[in-house]
This record gives sequence, C-alpha cells and structure tokens, in this order.
Amino acid sequence: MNARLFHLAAVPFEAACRVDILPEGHRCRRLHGHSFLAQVRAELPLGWAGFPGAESDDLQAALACCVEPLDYRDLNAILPIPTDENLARWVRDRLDVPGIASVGIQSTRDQGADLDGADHAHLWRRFRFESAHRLPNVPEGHPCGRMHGHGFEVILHADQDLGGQDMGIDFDRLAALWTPLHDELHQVCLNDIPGLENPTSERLSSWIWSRLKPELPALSWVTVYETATAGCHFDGAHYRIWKEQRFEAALRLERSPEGDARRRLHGHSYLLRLHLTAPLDQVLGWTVDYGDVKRLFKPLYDRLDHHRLDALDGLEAADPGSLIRWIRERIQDDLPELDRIDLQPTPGCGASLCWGELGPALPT
Ligand SMILES: Nc1nc2c(c(=O)[nH]1)N=C([C@H](O)[C@H](O)COP(=O)(O)OP(=O)(O)OP(=O)(O)O)CN2
Repeated sequence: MNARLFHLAAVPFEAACRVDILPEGHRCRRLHGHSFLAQVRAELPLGWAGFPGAESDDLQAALACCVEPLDYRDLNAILPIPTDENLARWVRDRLDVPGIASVGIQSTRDQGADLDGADHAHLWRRFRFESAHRLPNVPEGHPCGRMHGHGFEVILHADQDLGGQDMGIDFDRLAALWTPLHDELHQVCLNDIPGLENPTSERLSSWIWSRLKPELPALSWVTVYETATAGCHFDGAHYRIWKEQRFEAALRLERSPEGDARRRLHGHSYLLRLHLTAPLDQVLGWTVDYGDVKRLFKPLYDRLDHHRLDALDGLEAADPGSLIRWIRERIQDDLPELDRIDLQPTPGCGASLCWGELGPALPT
C-alpha cells in the first residue's frame, strides 16, 4: 500500500452548552461548560502551506480560525443541539482545508466524537480499571512474567452507521454497557477470569469485544491502554498495537522565510507513536512485544533524543513529515509489521505517515 502523509492539528476552546434532546432530569440539559478540543487530520496537497514544513502550523491556524466563533460562547446560540458529533460536523462544514480525512471533538479527556472521511460519526468513551496480571507464557526472565499491575484504560468506539436500528448510542449508553465489565475487571487479578488466563492487551481487547459486540452492534473498535505508552486496538478481526516514545530535540526549519521565528534554533518535546499490525501469536497471546518494539527502535531513538534534528545525516529538513519519512526508512526492515508512524512536536499537532489501515484516532 502506498504511504499517505496526513497532517494533524488540535485547537482547544472553552464553551457553555445545554443538550435539550436528552431525557428530562439529565444533567447535560442544565447549562454547563467544557474545555473542548477540536482536532483535524488532513492529507494536504503539495504547495498548500506557506512553505514546505509549515503544514501542521498552517493547519492549526486554519482550525483556530474556524473554532474562534465557538470560543467563550454559548454554543446553543450557534447550533441547536451542541453534541460532540454535531460540533464536529459544524467544524467540518466550515473548515476551509483540502483533503480532510477526519475531524474530532473531545468534550472531556474521556469522551468525544470523530467524523471519518466517509462521514461516519464514531463516538468514543474512555474507562479505567486497576488490576493485577502476569503473562504466563513469556520467556524466563521477561518482566511481564512477574505478577504486576496497571491502571488499564479502555476506549469503546461506536460507529453510528454500523448500528442499523441501534439508534440510541450516546455516552450514557456506552457507560451503562461498560459498568458490568468494570465490576468484573476492577481490583482483581485478571489471570483468574475465565478467558483471560493470558491477559495481554490483545486478549483483553478481544475479550471485551466478544462481551460487548452482541449488545452493541455499533461497536467498531475496542482500545486497551496497558500503560501510558502502549496499547492495542481490536475491531473483531484485526489487532493493531502502538508503542509511544518521547524525545527531546532541537531544530531549525531552514525552508521557512527570512525573519520567520522557525528559522531560529528552537526545540520540542516530541511524541512519537509506532503502530504495528500483525496476527496474534497463539502461545504468547500478543502480536509483537511492546518491549521488542522499544528495543528495536532504541538505536534510532538514541540518534533523535537530545540531538539537533536538522544536523541528522540524510535528513532533508526537520519538519514532522520529513522526519517521519527519515525514521521509516531506517526502521522498516527491523519492524516489518510497522504500518504507521505519528510524530507530534506539540500535543495533537504534527504528522502521521500511514501505509496500512488508519485505525481509530487516539485522543490527545
Ligand atoms: N504486544 C504486547 N506486548 C506486551 C504486552 C502486551 O500485552 N502486548 N504486555 C507487556 C507487559 O505486561 C508490560 O507491563 C507492558 O509493557 P511495556 O510497554 O514494555 O512496559 P514498560 O513499563 O517497559 O513501558 P515504558 O513506557 O516503555 O517504560 C509487555 N509487552
């Protein structure tokens, strides 16, 4: 599959709203407020940005301009039913940017809606449980063979268009469906639960899927964060894992115009996310060990972390798109299952190079 380069941008806004279509007595019928986050992913044509390398900054500026009428406003005065999905549609209709692949609105850290390129609305809500586990089949000496624990996070994604007659999907419905699973998974040892004797993120995501899909036909993905830096998505057929790394680096964007601040030496705390798709190893119960992803990436990580990126050998320019391509060329042979790389110099903004399925968006 040809690689596609997407640029990403995120812009926060503060607003008040009431959602009057909810049942009598629902707390969201009262006037309340959120710190919203609007996000966009776009496959921008060459030459769209002010200069090569300015794409995510220019995308962010376009998004900021689009959401400005929502900031510190009463949303009901702007759109009659200001749900996350309707807000995403409002933004998508007004955002004057070519190649939009998705638009998302997060009303809290734990819930939001994403509109994909086919105009499907994916509602998502995040839940958390605290549990112990060990992985019984890992090689002798692997740290995950020891009893340990995590604050696991789960995101349930529902595609409004998958549900058919299942029209009643909202955040409350996702929470109601999750509650019995939370009761089973929270503050226990996962290995004791039938079906979770080998509780990898992959097995957990498919276990949750098989419990919820019959009740929620609109379920499109189950995402399990095992740690803050690694996790797995499952859509009933495919497993996609990701592993995050953070690195600190300096750069100059030499292609920016004379007088532009980005020509000066500056720096970022980068978030790099490696996505891999692979079948499940039936004994180990995982696709690729997160630890192996980190270990195989380490030599490249050492070239990026606490370095000056525009001085890297073979790097054409230090903008996110160029840097991702540079990384891909140097890691692909070691990680053949890799099919997407995200790079964010600032939270929610950057680029994503994808040569497999996109998979669900992860919240910022
Ligand atoms: N594909 C999978 N790989 C691993 C799983 C898994 O479920 N699926 N699980 C583990 C361990 O349980 C481990 O606790 C988490 O692994 P890892 O990301 O390597 O943990 P770190 O604490 O080392 O994370 P850093 O943020 O990189 O320090 C292992 N692999």
